[in-house]
Amino acid sequence: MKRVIVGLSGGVDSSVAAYLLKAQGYEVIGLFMKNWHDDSVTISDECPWLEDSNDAMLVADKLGIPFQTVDLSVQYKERIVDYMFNEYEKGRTPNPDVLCNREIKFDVFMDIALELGADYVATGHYCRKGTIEKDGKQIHQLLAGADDNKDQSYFLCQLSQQQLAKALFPIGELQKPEVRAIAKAQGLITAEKKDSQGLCFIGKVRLPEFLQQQLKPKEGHIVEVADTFEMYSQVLPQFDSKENELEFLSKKPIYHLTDGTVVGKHQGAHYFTKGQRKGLGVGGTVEPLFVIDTDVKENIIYTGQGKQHPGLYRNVLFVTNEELHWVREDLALKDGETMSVMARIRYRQNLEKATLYKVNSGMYVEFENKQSAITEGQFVAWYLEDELLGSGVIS
Ligand SMILES: Nc1ncnc2c1ncn2[C@@H]1O[C@H](COP(=O)(O)OP(=O)(O)OP(=O)(O)O)[C@@H](O)[C@H]1O
Repeated sequence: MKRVIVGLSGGVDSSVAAYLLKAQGYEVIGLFMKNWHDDSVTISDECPWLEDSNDAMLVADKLGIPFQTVDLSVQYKERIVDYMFNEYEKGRTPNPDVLCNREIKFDVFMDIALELGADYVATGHYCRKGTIEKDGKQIHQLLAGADDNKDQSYFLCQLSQQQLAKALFPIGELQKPEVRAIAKAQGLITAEKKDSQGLCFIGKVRLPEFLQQQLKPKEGHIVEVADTFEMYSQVLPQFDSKENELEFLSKKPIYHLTDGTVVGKHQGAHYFTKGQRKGLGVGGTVEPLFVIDTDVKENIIYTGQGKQHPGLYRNVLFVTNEELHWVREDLALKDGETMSVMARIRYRQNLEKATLYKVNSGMYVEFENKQSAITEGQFVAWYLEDELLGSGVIS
Protein backbone atom coordinates (compact mmCIF):
# COMPACT_ATOMS: atom_id res chain seq x y z
CA MET A 1 0.00 0.00 0.00
CA LYS A 2 1.42 3.40 -0.99
CA ARG A 3 1.84 5.89 1.82
CA VAL A 4 0.80 9.52 1.28
CA ILE A 5 1.38 12.43 3.60
CA VAL A 6 -1.24 15.12 3.17
CA GLY A 7 -0.56 18.70 4.13
CA LEU A 8 -3.60 19.26 6.33
CA SER A 9 -4.09 22.99 6.76
CA GLY A 10 -7.37 22.95 8.63
CA GLY A 11 -9.16 24.10 5.48
CA VAL A 12 -11.79 22.33 3.41
CA ASP A 13 -9.61 21.58 0.37
CA SER A 14 -6.93 19.57 2.12
CA SER A 15 -9.57 17.84 4.28
CA VAL A 16 -11.27 16.54 1.15
CA ALA A 17 -7.91 15.67 -0.44
CA ALA A 18 -7.18 13.44 2.55
CA TYR A 19 -10.62 11.86 2.40
CA LEU A 20 -10.32 11.08 -1.33
CA LEU A 21 -6.88 9.50 -0.95
CA LYS A 22 -8.13 7.28 1.83
CA ALA A 23 -11.12 6.27 -0.27
CA GLN A 24 -8.71 5.40 -3.10
CA GLY A 25 -6.91 2.95 -0.84
CA TYR A 26 -3.78 4.88 0.12
CA GLU A 27 -2.32 4.79 3.59
CA VAL A 28 -2.85 8.44 4.54
CA ILE A 29 -1.16 10.51 7.25
CA GLY A 30 -2.10 14.12 7.99
CA LEU A 31 0.66 16.61 8.71
CA PHE A 32 0.10 20.18 9.85
CA MET A 33 2.98 22.62 9.72
CA LYS A 34 3.37 25.52 12.02
CA ASN A 35 5.05 28.37 10.19
CA TRP A 36 5.21 30.94 12.92
CA HIS A 37 7.21 31.22 16.02
CA ASP A 38 5.49 33.37 18.56
CA ASP A 39 8.54 35.55 19.11
CA SER A 40 9.47 36.00 15.44
CA VAL A 41 7.56 38.63 13.55
CA THR A 42 4.20 39.05 15.21
CA ILE A 43 1.16 38.65 13.07
CA SER A 44 -1.46 39.85 15.54
CA ASP A 45 -3.61 37.91 17.96
CA GLU A 46 -6.04 37.19 15.21
CA CYS A 47 -3.70 34.76 13.49
CA PRO A 48 -5.72 31.58 13.30
CA TRP A 49 -2.97 28.98 13.29
CA LEU A 50 -4.00 27.38 16.59
CA GLU A 51 -7.58 27.13 15.47
CA ASP A 52 -6.41 25.74 12.11
CA SER A 53 -4.22 23.05 13.63
CA ASN A 54 -7.10 22.06 15.85
CA ASP A 55 -9.43 21.77 12.85
CA ALA A 56 -6.82 19.72 11.00
CA MET A 57 -6.60 17.36 13.97
CA LEU A 58 -10.39 16.98 14.15
CA VAL A 59 -10.54 16.18 10.43
CA ALA A 60 -7.82 13.55 10.79
CA ASP A 61 -9.70 12.08 13.74
CA LYS A 62 -12.93 11.94 11.75
CA LEU A 63 -11.19 10.24 8.83
CA GLY A 64 -9.40 7.85 11.15
CA ILE A 65 -5.91 8.78 9.94
CA PRO A 66 -2.80 9.47 12.02
CA PHE A 67 -1.99 13.14 12.52
CA GLN A 68 1.16 15.07 13.41
CA THR A 69 2.30 18.64 13.66
CA VAL A 70 5.72 19.89 12.55
CA ASP A 71 7.27 23.19 13.50
CA LEU A 72 8.85 24.76 10.41
CA SER A 73 8.91 28.28 11.74
CA VAL A 74 12.71 28.59 11.65
CA GLN A 75 12.93 27.53 8.01
CA TYR A 76 9.93 29.68 7.19
CA LYS A 77 11.48 32.74 8.72
CA GLU A 78 14.76 32.17 6.84
CA ARG A 79 13.36 31.26 3.47
CA ILE A 80 10.13 33.27 3.20
CA VAL A 81 9.88 36.07 5.73
CA ASP A 82 13.42 37.36 5.34
CA TYR A 83 13.15 37.14 1.56
CA MET A 84 9.91 39.15 1.73
CA PHE A 85 11.51 41.97 3.67
CA ASN A 86 14.59 41.98 1.44
CA GLU A 87 12.55 42.21 -1.69
CA TYR A 88 10.32 45.00 -0.41
CA GLU A 89 13.38 46.86 0.74
CA LYS A 90 14.70 46.73 -2.83
CA GLY A 91 11.42 48.05 -4.16
CA ARG A 92 10.33 44.69 -5.59
CA THR A 93 7.05 42.95 -4.79
CA PRO A 94 7.59 39.29 -3.90
CA ASN A 95 5.05 36.49 -4.06
CA PRO A 96 5.28 34.50 -0.81
CA ASP A 97 2.76 31.89 -1.94
CA VAL A 98 4.83 30.78 -4.91
CA LEU A 99 7.92 30.71 -2.76
CA CYS A 100 6.24 28.84 0.07
CA ASN A 101 5.40 26.02 -2.31
CA ARG A 102 8.89 25.81 -3.77
CA GLU A 103 10.82 26.27 -0.53
CA ILE A 104 8.59 24.89 2.20
CA LYS A 105 5.70 22.65 1.17
CA PHE A 106 7.56 20.85 -1.61
CA ASP A 107 11.00 21.05 -0.05
CA VAL A 108 11.38 21.11 3.74
CA PHE A 109 7.92 19.64 4.32
CA MET A 110 8.38 17.12 1.52
CA ASP A 111 11.75 15.98 2.94
CA ILE A 112 10.12 15.35 6.32
CA ALA A 113 7.33 13.41 4.64
CA LEU A 114 9.81 11.27 2.73
CA GLU A 115 11.71 10.59 5.95
CA LEU A 116 8.44 9.42 7.45
CA GLY A 117 8.31 6.85 4.68
CA ALA A 118 5.91 8.61 2.33
CA ASP A 119 5.79 7.71 -1.34
CA TYR A 120 3.97 10.95 -2.12
CA VAL A 121 3.06 14.32 -0.66
CA ALA A 122 -0.48 15.57 -1.35
CA THR A 123 -1.99 19.02 -1.01
CA GLY A 124 -5.41 20.54 -1.53
CA HIS A 125 -4.30 22.68 -4.48
CA TYR A 126 -6.62 23.10 -7.44
CA CYS A 127 -4.30 21.78 -10.13
CA ARG A 128 -3.59 18.46 -11.82
CA LYS A 129 -0.57 16.39 -12.64
CA GLY A 130 -0.05 14.59 -15.91
CA THR A 131 2.67 12.12 -16.79
CA ILE A 132 3.91 11.48 -20.32
CA GLU A 133 6.69 9.43 -21.89
CA LYS A 134 9.26 11.15 -24.07
CA ASP A 135 12.40 9.53 -25.46
CA GLY A 136 11.94 6.71 -22.97
CA LYS A 137 11.82 9.13 -20.04
CA GLN A 138 8.89 9.98 -17.77
CA ILE A 139 7.94 13.64 -17.78
CA HIS A 140 5.56 15.21 -15.27
CA GLN A 141 3.18 17.93 -16.34
CA LEU A 142 1.70 20.64 -14.15
CA LEU A 143 -1.85 21.20 -15.40
CA ALA A 144 -4.45 23.80 -14.45
CA GLY A 145 -7.19 22.75 -12.05
CA ALA A 146 -10.52 21.76 -13.62
CA ASP A 147 -12.27 24.59 -11.78
CA ASP A 148 -11.39 27.71 -13.82
CA ASN A 149 -12.31 29.97 -10.92
CA LYS A 150 -9.99 28.22 -8.53
CA ASP A 151 -7.04 27.11 -10.64
CA GLN A 152 -3.91 27.36 -8.43
CA SER A 153 -1.30 26.11 -10.91
CA TYR A 154 0.26 29.59 -10.86
CA PHE A 155 1.24 29.14 -7.20
CA LEU A 156 3.14 25.98 -8.15
CA CYS A 157 4.94 27.54 -11.11
CA GLN A 158 8.40 27.10 -9.54
CA LEU A 159 8.16 23.35 -8.93
CA SER A 160 10.76 21.08 -10.49
CA GLN A 161 10.36 17.67 -12.11
CA GLN A 162 11.74 16.06 -8.93
CA GLN A 163 9.17 17.81 -6.76
CA LEU A 164 6.29 17.05 -9.13
CA ALA A 165 7.28 13.40 -9.29
CA LYS A 166 6.44 13.06 -5.60
CA ALA A 167 3.33 15.30 -5.59
CA LEU A 168 -0.36 14.41 -5.71
CA PHE A 169 -3.24 16.85 -6.16
CA PRO A 170 -6.37 14.84 -5.34
CA ILE A 171 -8.94 17.63 -5.77
CA GLY A 172 -7.64 18.99 -9.08
CA GLU A 173 -10.40 17.41 -11.14
CA LEU A 174 -13.16 18.85 -8.93
CA GLN A 175 -15.10 22.09 -8.78
CA LYS A 176 -15.06 23.95 -5.47
CA PRO A 177 -18.80 23.34 -4.80
CA GLU A 178 -18.17 19.61 -5.29
CA VAL A 179 -15.36 19.75 -2.74
CA ARG A 180 -17.64 21.45 -0.21
CA ALA A 181 -20.40 18.91 -0.90
CA ILE A 182 -18.02 16.01 -0.24
CA ALA A 183 -16.86 17.62 3.00
CA LYS A 184 -20.45 18.07 4.09
CA ALA A 185 -21.48 14.54 3.16
CA GLN A 186 -18.53 13.19 5.18
CA GLY A 187 -19.37 15.37 8.17
CA LEU A 188 -16.01 17.19 8.11
CA ILE A 189 -16.03 20.27 10.30
CA THR A 190 -14.23 22.28 7.64
CA ALA A 191 -17.13 21.95 5.17
CA GLU A 192 -18.37 25.51 5.65
CA LYS A 193 -15.06 27.12 6.53
CA LYS A 194 -14.21 30.29 4.65
CA ASP A 195 -11.43 30.11 2.04
CA SER A 196 -8.07 31.40 3.16
CA GLN A 197 -6.92 34.63 1.57
CA GLY A 198 -4.11 33.29 -0.59
CA LEU A 199 -1.25 34.97 1.23
CA CYS A 200 -0.23 31.75 2.88
CA PHE A 201 1.61 33.21 5.79
CA ILE A 202 0.08 36.52 6.55
CA GLY A 203 -3.12 35.11 7.92
CA LYS A 204 -5.40 37.91 8.82
CA VAL A 205 -2.81 40.60 9.27
CA ARG A 206 -2.68 43.40 6.74
CA LEU A 207 0.43 43.66 4.62
CA PRO A 208 1.32 47.27 5.53
CA GLU A 209 1.25 46.45 9.24
CA PHE A 210 3.44 43.43 8.62
CA LEU A 211 6.01 45.40 6.62
CA GLN A 212 6.17 48.17 9.19
CA GLN A 213 7.55 45.73 11.72
CA GLN A 214 10.88 45.59 9.90
CA LEU A 215 10.99 48.34 7.35
CA LYS A 216 11.35 51.69 9.05
CA PRO A 217 8.99 54.49 8.05
CA LYS A 218 10.60 57.31 6.09
CA GLU A 219 8.62 60.26 4.85
CA GLY A 220 8.77 61.06 1.14
CA HIS A 221 6.93 62.71 -1.72
CA ILE A 222 4.02 61.38 -3.73
CA VAL A 223 4.29 62.76 -7.25
CA GLU A 224 1.45 62.79 -9.76
CA VAL A 225 2.59 62.30 -13.35
CA ALA A 226 0.22 63.61 -16.03
CA ASP A 227 -1.13 61.06 -18.48
CA THR A 228 0.31 63.16 -21.29
CA PHE A 229 3.80 62.59 -19.94
CA GLU A 230 5.88 61.02 -22.68
CA MET A 231 6.81 57.58 -21.46
CA TYR A 232 9.11 57.00 -24.31
CA SER A 233 10.54 59.50 -26.73
CA GLN A 234 7.86 60.26 -29.35
CA VAL A 235 9.70 58.67 -32.17
CA LEU A 236 10.83 55.14 -31.43
CA PRO A 237 14.50 54.71 -32.25
CA GLN A 238 15.46 52.54 -35.20
CA PHE A 239 16.27 49.08 -33.89
CA ASP A 240 18.85 46.99 -35.66
CA SER A 241 17.58 43.77 -34.10
CA LYS A 242 14.51 42.35 -32.41
CA GLU A 243 16.58 41.94 -29.25
CA ASN A 244 17.41 45.65 -29.15
CA GLU A 245 13.75 46.50 -29.61
CA LEU A 246 12.72 44.14 -26.81
CA GLU A 247 15.40 45.51 -24.54
CA PHE A 248 14.19 49.03 -25.13
CA LEU A 249 10.53 48.17 -24.60
CA SER A 250 11.16 46.13 -21.46
CA LYS A 251 12.82 49.03 -19.68
CA LYS A 252 10.55 51.03 -17.48
CA PRO A 253 10.70 54.78 -17.90
CA ILE A 254 12.78 56.50 -15.27
CA TYR A 255 10.76 59.24 -13.61
CA HIS A 256 12.17 62.22 -11.77
CA LEU A 257 10.72 64.47 -9.13
CA THR A 258 10.33 67.20 -11.74
CA ASP A 259 8.28 65.01 -14.09
CA GLY A 260 5.09 65.75 -12.18
CA THR A 261 3.50 67.59 -9.29
CA VAL A 262 3.98 66.76 -5.64
CA VAL A 263 0.49 65.91 -4.38
CA GLY A 264 1.16 64.36 -0.98
CA LYS A 265 3.44 62.54 1.42
CA HIS A 266 3.95 58.86 2.14
CA GLN A 267 5.69 57.00 4.97
CA GLY A 268 8.06 54.87 2.89
CA ALA A 269 8.24 54.02 -0.82
CA HIS A 270 9.09 50.39 0.05
CA TYR A 271 5.58 49.85 1.45
CA PHE A 272 4.05 50.46 -1.97
CA THR A 273 3.74 48.42 -5.11
CA LYS A 274 3.00 49.18 -8.72
CA GLY A 275 -0.69 49.31 -9.58
CA GLN A 276 -1.62 49.94 -5.94
CA ARG A 277 -4.52 52.29 -5.36
CA LYS A 278 -5.25 52.04 -1.67
CA GLY A 279 -3.24 53.64 1.09
CA LEU A 280 -1.98 56.72 -0.75
CA GLY A 281 -4.23 59.02 1.25
CA VAL A 282 -4.44 61.64 -1.49
CA GLY A 283 -7.96 62.84 -2.17
CA GLY A 284 -9.49 65.43 -4.46
CA THR A 285 -8.41 64.03 -7.80
CA VAL A 286 -10.99 63.48 -10.55
CA GLU A 287 -10.01 59.84 -10.86
CA PRO A 288 -8.25 57.77 -8.17
CA LEU A 289 -4.46 57.75 -8.13
CA PHE A 290 -2.55 54.56 -8.93
CA VAL A 291 1.09 53.90 -8.18
CA ILE A 292 2.90 53.78 -11.53
CA ASP A 293 6.39 53.44 -10.07
CA THR A 294 8.30 53.55 -6.82
CA ASP A 295 11.86 54.79 -6.39
CA VAL A 296 13.08 53.35 -3.09
CA LYS A 297 16.48 54.98 -3.39
CA GLU A 298 15.09 58.49 -3.66
CA ASN A 299 12.02 57.47 -1.61
CA ILE A 300 9.51 58.84 -4.13
CA ILE A 301 6.23 57.33 -5.27
CA TYR A 302 5.07 58.19 -8.78
CA THR A 303 1.35 58.04 -9.39
CA GLY A 304 -1.07 58.65 -12.22
CA GLN A 305 -4.80 59.30 -12.37
CA GLY A 306 -7.05 56.47 -13.45
CA LYS A 307 -6.66 52.82 -14.42
CA GLN A 308 -5.81 53.75 -18.00
CA HIS A 309 -2.80 55.91 -17.18
CA PRO A 310 -0.13 55.05 -19.77
CA GLY A 311 2.51 54.81 -17.04
CA LEU A 312 0.83 51.60 -15.88
CA TYR A 313 1.14 49.81 -19.21
CA ARG A 314 3.92 47.89 -20.93
CA ASN A 315 3.99 44.84 -23.13
CA VAL A 316 7.51 43.49 -22.73
CA LEU A 317 9.22 42.14 -19.63
CA PHE A 318 12.55 40.46 -18.95
CA VAL A 319 13.58 37.48 -16.83
CA THR A 320 17.26 36.88 -16.08
CA ASN A 321 18.78 33.42 -16.58
CA GLU A 322 19.18 33.06 -12.79
CA GLU A 323 15.46 33.61 -12.25
CA LEU A 324 14.21 31.59 -15.21
CA HIS A 325 12.61 28.24 -14.44
CA TRP A 326 11.19 25.53 -16.69
CA VAL A 327 8.85 22.96 -15.15
CA ARG A 328 9.14 21.27 -18.52
CA GLU A 329 12.93 21.17 -18.69
CA ASP A 330 12.66 19.27 -21.97
CA LEU A 331 10.98 22.27 -23.63
CA ALA A 332 13.40 24.93 -22.33
CA LEU A 333 14.27 27.37 -25.12
CA LYS A 334 17.84 27.74 -26.30
CA ASP A 335 19.37 31.12 -27.08
CA GLY A 336 17.82 32.55 -30.22
CA GLU A 337 14.65 30.41 -30.01
CA THR A 338 11.12 31.72 -29.60
CA MET A 339 7.79 30.20 -28.55
CA SER A 340 4.14 31.33 -28.74
CA VAL A 341 2.44 30.84 -25.39
CA MET A 342 -0.30 32.10 -23.11
CA ALA A 343 1.01 33.89 -20.02
CA ARG A 344 -0.03 35.62 -16.84
CA ILE A 345 1.81 37.98 -14.52
CA ARG A 346 -0.31 37.43 -11.43
CA TYR A 347 -2.64 34.87 -9.89
CA ARG A 348 -6.20 35.05 -11.25
CA GLN A 349 -5.23 37.12 -14.26
CA ASN A 350 -6.68 35.79 -17.52
CA LEU A 351 -4.11 34.12 -19.72
CA GLU A 352 -2.84 36.50 -22.40
CA LYS A 353 -1.19 35.82 -25.76
CA ALA A 354 2.56 36.25 -25.60
CA THR A 355 5.82 35.29 -27.30
CA LEU A 356 8.94 34.13 -25.48
CA TYR A 357 12.35 35.19 -26.86
CA LYS A 358 15.35 33.46 -25.36
CA VAL A 359 18.51 35.53 -25.56
CA ASN A 360 21.96 35.09 -24.10
CA SER A 361 21.33 36.95 -20.86
CA GLY A 362 17.81 35.71 -20.14
CA MET A 363 14.39 35.73 -21.73
CA TYR A 364 11.96 38.38 -22.94
CA VAL A 365 8.20 37.90 -22.74
CA GLU A 366 6.36 40.06 -25.25
CA PHE A 367 2.61 40.29 -24.77
CA GLU A 368 0.34 40.90 -27.73
CA ASN A 369 -1.60 43.43 -25.63
CA LYS A 370 -0.18 45.88 -23.15
CA GLN A 371 -0.41 44.68 -19.54
CA SER A 372 -1.27 46.74 -16.52
CA ALA A 373 1.27 46.98 -13.69
CA ILE A 374 4.00 44.58 -14.72
CA THR A 375 5.70 44.44 -11.34
CA GLU A 376 9.32 43.62 -10.53
CA GLY A 377 9.63 40.67 -8.18
CA GLN A 378 6.34 39.05 -9.23
CA PHE A 379 6.25 35.85 -11.25
CA VAL A 380 5.35 35.53 -14.91
CA ALA A 381 4.13 32.03 -15.78
CA TRP A 382 3.58 30.66 -19.28
CA TYR A 383 1.29 27.93 -20.52
CA LEU A 384 0.45 25.88 -23.59
CA GLU A 385 -3.27 25.18 -23.33
CA ASP A 386 -3.80 24.03 -19.75
CA GLU A 387 -0.19 23.07 -19.07
CA LEU A 388 2.12 25.38 -17.16
CA LEU A 389 5.53 25.14 -18.82
CA GLY A 390 7.64 27.52 -16.82
CA SER A 391 7.96 30.75 -14.91
CA GLY A 392 10.36 33.48 -13.94
CA VAL A 393 10.76 36.49 -11.73
CA ILE A 394 10.06 39.77 -13.51
CA SER A 395 13.27 41.79 -13.30
N1 LIG B 1 -0.28 24.89 7.74
C1 LIG B 1 -0.32 23.95 6.81
N2 LIG B 1 0.03 22.67 7.11
C2 LIG B 1 0.01 21.69 6.19
N3 LIG B 1 -0.36 21.88 4.91
C3 LIG B 1 -0.72 23.12 4.54
C4 LIG B 1 -0.73 24.21 5.46
N4 LIG B 1 -1.14 25.33 4.80
C5 LIG B 1 -1.38 24.94 3.53
N5 LIG B 1 -1.14 23.61 3.36
C6 LIG B 1 -1.32 22.81 2.13
O1 LIG B 1 -1.23 23.65 0.97
C7 LIG B 1 -2.47 23.64 0.26
C8 LIG B 1 -2.77 25.00 -0.32
O2 LIG B 1 -2.73 25.95 0.70
P1 LIG B 1 -3.56 27.30 0.71
O3 LIG B 1 -3.06 28.08 1.84
O4 LIG B 1 -3.53 27.86 -0.66
O5 LIG B 1 -4.98 26.81 1.13
P2 LIG B 1 -6.37 26.55 0.42
O6 LIG B 1 -6.24 26.50 -1.05
O7 LIG B 1 -7.35 27.44 1.03
O8 LIG B 1 -6.59 25.04 0.92
P3 LIG B 1 -7.27 24.56 2.27
O9 LIG B 1 -8.75 24.71 2.08
O10 LIG B 1 -6.85 23.12 2.37
O11 LIG B 1 -6.71 25.41 3.38
C9 LIG B 1 -3.50 23.18 1.28
O12 LIG B 1 -4.62 22.59 0.67
C10 LIG B 1 -2.70 22.20 2.11
O13 LIG B 1 -2.64 20.94 1.52
